[in-house]
Amino acid sequence: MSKRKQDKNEEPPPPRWPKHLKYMKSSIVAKPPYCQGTLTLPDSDFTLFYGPEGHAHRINLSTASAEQLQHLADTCAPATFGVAGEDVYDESYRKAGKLDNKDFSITFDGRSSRLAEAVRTELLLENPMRVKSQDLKMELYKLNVYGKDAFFKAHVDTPRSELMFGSLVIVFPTPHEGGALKLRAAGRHEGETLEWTFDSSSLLAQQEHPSIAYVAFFSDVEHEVMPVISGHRVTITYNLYYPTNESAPSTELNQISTNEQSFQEALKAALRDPSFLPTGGNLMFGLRHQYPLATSYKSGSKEEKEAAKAALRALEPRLKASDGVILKVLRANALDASLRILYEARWSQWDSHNSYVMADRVLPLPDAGSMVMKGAAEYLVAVGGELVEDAVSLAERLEKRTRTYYDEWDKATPVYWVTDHPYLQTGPEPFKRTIKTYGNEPTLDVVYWRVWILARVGPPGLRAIVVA
Ligand SMILES: O=C(O)CCC(=O)C(=O)O
Ligand SMILES: [Fe+2]
Repeated sequence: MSKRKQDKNEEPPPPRWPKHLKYMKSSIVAKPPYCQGTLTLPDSDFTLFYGPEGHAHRINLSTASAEQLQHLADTCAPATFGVAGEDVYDESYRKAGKLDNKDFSITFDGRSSRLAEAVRTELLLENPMRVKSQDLKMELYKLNVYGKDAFFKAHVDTPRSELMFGSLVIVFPTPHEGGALKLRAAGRHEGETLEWTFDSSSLLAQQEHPSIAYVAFFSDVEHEVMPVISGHRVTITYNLYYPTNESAPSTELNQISTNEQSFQEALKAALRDPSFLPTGGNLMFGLRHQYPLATSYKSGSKEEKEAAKAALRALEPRLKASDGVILKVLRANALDASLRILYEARWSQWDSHNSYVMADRVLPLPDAGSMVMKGAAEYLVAVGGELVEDAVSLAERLEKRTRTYYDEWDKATPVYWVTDHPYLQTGPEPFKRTIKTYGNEPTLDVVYWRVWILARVGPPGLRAIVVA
């Protein structure tokens, strides 16, 4: 402790990055955000019908000749993709053919197979909402043909509703080389990217009996189809949705994720330690996945405000993978934990300080054409946001302060960033990505948002803050 602080008889500032926060962070291990495999099918599951009325064609996707596949490719329309709500055709971004689900019919049915069970156990095991595989909604979306040199550059899949969580791609055993699917997610360390590969052509080449290869992933995860080198890569895609209601509990099986156990231990150890947040504090957990929510609200009415709050709360049972575990464990320890959206904003255009405004809902934003006489941060606070600031740097700054006037951001609510500290991200990129609008088709209503969990922790003895 410095001499000056002792003289002033102040409490020492909390240590930079207290060790409990570090343990908590490292106790949550993100599993790969996808699952993959192959499935052997009877010959009768490979029949595809396609083409215009009166001229429909029928082919078997496990035995089709190169000529038949070329005919299928020629029947497809060029595949478009969505950019900021517009449907765009751009061969430098996506080169592939597509048939909408009304233009083809296939005897294979992804819903009646064991794939739903694979999706449930691999992707939804940590989900707070109980979902039985038979209650999952799998919606056949499209057929795609990737011929030679076809590809689809890095993108995330357009959320079709707030209930959509993933995408399932089936690759048929038509001869092709290349066309592997790459999936990418941010790693634990600054600037680190994790990458996984679903190499369907080599998986299918290893099969003795007619099979499909499948991959299912959370649709907010970035993915890219690498160029096809030869042949035709034929796929169908399903959109995966949660059911609207929780499934009835299973009496036999209660699976506990390994993350739940380790995060529970790290959190309990922190809460038991009287030196951890001796006067209480706010913990912020940046979530790994992004979640579909409405873009913004317009009128600012009371009803709209309640609807926006309810929409964010409705995400709670749908938090993906380890995100769900964090909320579950915080609440199991009786902490007041709830979801937050975070906005990055400045007080004025001359300001070099980035402020963060937290909200319990998507805030109403002004129309592009309307004039706002406030700075962005002030506006967000006026419409219901709460200014937040890293607890450690706020304490340090206030301590060093010699002048008597305070900047606006000195009045911020102090928070400890446990995972995903917004300042530690590389540059403005993560916040540019708050709203991701490009995907495989445009939608204007629902976009991906980054979401945080705010947990209010009381002082030792009163850790659980009871909220009315
Ligand atoms: O074909 C694949 O493996 C993925 C296709 C895809 O990402 C899409 O259609 O959005
Ligand atoms: Fe995609």
